Amino acid sequence: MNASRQEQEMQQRVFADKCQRLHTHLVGTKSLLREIGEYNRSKWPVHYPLGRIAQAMTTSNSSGLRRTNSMLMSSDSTLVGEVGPTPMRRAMTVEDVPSSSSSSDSDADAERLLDANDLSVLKLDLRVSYHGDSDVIGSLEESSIARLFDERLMQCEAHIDKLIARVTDKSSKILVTGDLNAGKSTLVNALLRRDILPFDQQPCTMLFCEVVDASLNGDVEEIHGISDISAYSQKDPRTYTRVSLPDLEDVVMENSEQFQQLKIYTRDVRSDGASLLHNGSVDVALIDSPGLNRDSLKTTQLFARQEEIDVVVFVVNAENHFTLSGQDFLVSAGNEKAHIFIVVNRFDAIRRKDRCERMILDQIRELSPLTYAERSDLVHFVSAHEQLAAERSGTQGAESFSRMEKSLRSFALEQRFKSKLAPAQRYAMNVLGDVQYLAAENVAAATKRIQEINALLRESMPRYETLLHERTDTTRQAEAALDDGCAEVRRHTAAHLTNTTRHLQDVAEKVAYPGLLSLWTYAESVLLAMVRHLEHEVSECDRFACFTIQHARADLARLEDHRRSLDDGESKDAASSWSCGDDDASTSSSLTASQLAPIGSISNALDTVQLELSDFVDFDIAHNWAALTSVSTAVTLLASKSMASNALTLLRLSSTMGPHTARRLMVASAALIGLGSVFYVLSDMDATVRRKLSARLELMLDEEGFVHHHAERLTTEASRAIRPFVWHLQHTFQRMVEAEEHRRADHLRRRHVAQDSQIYFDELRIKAHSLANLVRAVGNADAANGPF
Ligand SMILES: Nc1nc2c(ncn2[C@@H]2O[C@H](COP(=O)(O)OP(=O)(O)OP(=O)(O)O)[C@@H](O)[C@H]2O)c(=O)[nH]1
Repeated sequence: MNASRQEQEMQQRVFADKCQRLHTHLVGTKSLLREIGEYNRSKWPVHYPLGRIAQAMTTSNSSGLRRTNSMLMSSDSTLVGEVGPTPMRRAMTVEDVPSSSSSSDSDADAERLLDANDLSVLKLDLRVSYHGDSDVIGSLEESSIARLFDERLMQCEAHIDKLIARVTDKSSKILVTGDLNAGKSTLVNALLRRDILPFDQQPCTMLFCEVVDASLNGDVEEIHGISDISAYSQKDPRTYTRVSLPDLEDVVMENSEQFQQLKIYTRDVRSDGASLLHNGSVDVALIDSPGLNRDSLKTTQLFARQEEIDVVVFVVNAENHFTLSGQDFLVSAGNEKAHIFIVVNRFDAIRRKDRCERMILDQIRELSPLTYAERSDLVHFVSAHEQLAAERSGTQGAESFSRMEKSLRSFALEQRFKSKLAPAQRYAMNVLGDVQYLAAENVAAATKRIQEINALLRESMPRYETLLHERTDTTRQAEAALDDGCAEVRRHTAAHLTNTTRHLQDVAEKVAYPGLLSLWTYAESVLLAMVRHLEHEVSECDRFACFTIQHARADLARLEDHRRSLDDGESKDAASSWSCGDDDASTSSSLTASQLAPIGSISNALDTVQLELSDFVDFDIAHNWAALTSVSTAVTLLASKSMASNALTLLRLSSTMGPHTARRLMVASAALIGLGSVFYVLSDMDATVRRKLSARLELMLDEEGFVHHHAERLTTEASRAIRPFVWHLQHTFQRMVEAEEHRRADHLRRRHVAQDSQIYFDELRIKAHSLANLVRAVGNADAANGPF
């Protein structure tokens, strides 16, 4: 007895140590998930292998196979068929998919390291996004996947929280379920050695009845009818309705008050060593459930899946074997709990017991291979009815029942790890296995992305260098076209107008002289002709400027064409906006001086020029002297020809005539010369007007800087007309370069993120691997102390 006690204490210590270690590793696993979630949200949307899921769905649809409610359910054989050999081992959970069907994935995506179907816990349920078109999944955005993945991580964290609570929890729950009328209530009563739960030949249990030791209720035997189990507190009477023992049968059979569950606090007078409810180490709860049928199957499956359920006792009616509902339940519960404790009841009613035993075991082998593997401990053929009858009569019960009871105690108590810690360990292993899978996938994805980006950067480098070079070269050429054009306009205008002002008199000479009497009109015509000529010549300069502008624009258009040939479509807007300018350039053949800024008055001074008297009188001494010289010469010549001899004669005569006569002769000669001069001046009046007016205009234009003004005006106009094209060209080139630089910067940023992620996921894989080893070691250490 002492040895057994010591052994029990030893087991308790080992179990406590395991709980502690598993607790630590679960906390570690949870913080790893949190870290991944953070990384997924802020740095790198976790790459999730989608290709095969879409493929599987397409196959599923085309073959007409029905999918189960969840991709995580094991019965999804369509997905299973797609699962190839998995490179990493992992434990099984409810979310595992047994690969029972043949693999035909020879055409598997060679690029994929992994398959989403290889994931268990972190597998995403993408059916919500699936509408019969596999492309929908293919086109799921990275961000949507990341969000779904984030949600999944949070669900896992919440689940781990429950597992942590479970690992530290000292209670253990045993769910008794099975087909209708299999004898579940009778079995619970037999285990308690009391007729507490009602039993009947007809289906009678309508709700879950949890039987616990009265010590948990202040040692008071009570029945609580609970309407909302999540709000239930045994200390708060508002959360339950007390049910009296005599009413229990009605409540269980009718459940007219629609309780969710009954909690039955009962006293087990047996010793710790014999009692299942109070056994010295854990508080056990036995839960009787409604018989399985199509209506209750789902509820019971959900109930059994609760983390608090450590053991599922499946009661089979030896007379009926497994019903379809029972088979369904066993498969799904087997995936959750791995091992199911099976009690084949009503064995007393079987005549050919061997045959029945063989047939039922064959079925178990199919339905729950793990349970079958440990059938000597986990499968029992009993008669609960006989056990109760023996109890009532005070006789010894059947050996088979006490063996079953011992195994159940062993399963629930001595091997608590298997029923209580193993699911948590298995879940953590699966999570960590999935993390390793996804980490490897993401390392591969990051590596691939780095390679792709490197290739892109390499490919785009020559283009970038060309752009830089072309931008400098083209900008220089465009500036040169502008400068040359402006310089040409300035040079031409200055030279042309200077020449024009110097030769205004030539223009005047073309005006017909109507005679002395119309001298004033003549002067006006001369002035007008010169002004018109000036206007004409200014317009000529304008036309030349237009021509030069066209020429420069044509040069720039050629440069723009060249730029567009380098454009890969990123700056089409820019191109289209140039095309407007280009249209201008193309229609520039029709560019006229009127398209330049209006000339206005060609000269301020010309607007106000008036004829003056001085325009008709030449006070120019030099010029007059020359004229007089010419007149005197003419007179001299005249004298020399007609009167020279007479003059000499006069001189000679004066000596003979006397001085008075000679003086009169001299006066006459002078008068003759004066008359000649006046005649000459009057006859040269038109030339005087032309000369005077042209000189005055030239002086006036010089003073007001006529030539400089127009040279500057047209240079400015030319610059104004050409520069926008230069700017446009520079701007579009700049945008092209910036777009390229932006692309390159984006590539570099993405590469940096990918490099960081590559390191992060590689480290994560190692971290998850070591943590998985530690979690596994929790079970391994037990191997020295127990069968697990
Ligand atoms: N012969 C025989 N009859 C049994 C045995 N166990 C239970 N019964 C009878 O089978 C009938 C059903 O028993 P219950 O315990 O009510 O069965 P149950 O599975 O709880 O029924 P539901 O909860 O309604 O599904 C009752 O009449 C029991 O007396 C057994 O071991 N042998």
